[in-house]
Amino acid sequence: MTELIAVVGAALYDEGRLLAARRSAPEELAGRWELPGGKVEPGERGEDALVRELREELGVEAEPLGRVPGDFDLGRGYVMRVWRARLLAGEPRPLEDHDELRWLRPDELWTVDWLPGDVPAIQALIDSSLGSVRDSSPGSGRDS
Ligand SMILES: Nc1nc2c([nH]c(=O)n2[C@H]2C[C@H](O)[C@@H](COP(=O)(O)OP(=O)(O)OP(=O)(O)O)O2)c(=O)[nH]1
Repeated sequence: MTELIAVVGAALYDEGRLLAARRSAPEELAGRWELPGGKVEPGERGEDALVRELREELGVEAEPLGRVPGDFDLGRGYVMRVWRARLLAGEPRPLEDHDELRWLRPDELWTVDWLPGDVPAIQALIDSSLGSVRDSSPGSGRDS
C-alpha cells in the first residue's frame, strides 16, 4: 500500500478572523483558496510542521492550539490535518506559494473559492467551534 503524504493546514486566527491564502502555483491549484501550511517532513510532528510552514510561507510566529477533528483527503495520496493556531508575532505576507491573503470573519468563511479538499475541513472547523461553545455549557460531556 502506498503511504499517505501528510499535510498540515493552519486554521490561523486573529481577532476572531480566519486567515485564507490564495495559491499562486501549481497551475491547476492557482487562484483557489486554502489554509496555509504544507507537507510534514519525515519524523516531524504536525504542530512543528505548522509552526515552520507559517514562518516560511507567511513570515509570522504562531502557536498551535489544538487539532480540528478529522483527516481530510486531498486526493493524489495527500491527507490534511488541521490545527487551530493563534498569531503571536508578525503580519502575514504571501512570501511563498500564495498571491493574496484574506482575514475572514465567521460570516465570510464561504466567500472565497476554497480548494475542493478544504471544503470539508472548513465545515469541520465551523462544527468544532460550535462544539466548543456547546461543550462549555453546564453538565455537558468533554470532547477528547
Ligand atoms: N497547505 C495546504 N495544501 C493544501 C490545502 N488543500 C489542498 O488541497 N492542498 C494541497 C496542495 C498541495 O498539493 C499539497 C500541499 O503541498 P504544499 O505545496 O503546500 O506543501 P509544501 O509547502 O511542503 O511544498 P513544497 O515544499 O513541496 O513546495 O496539498 C490546504 O488547505 N493547505
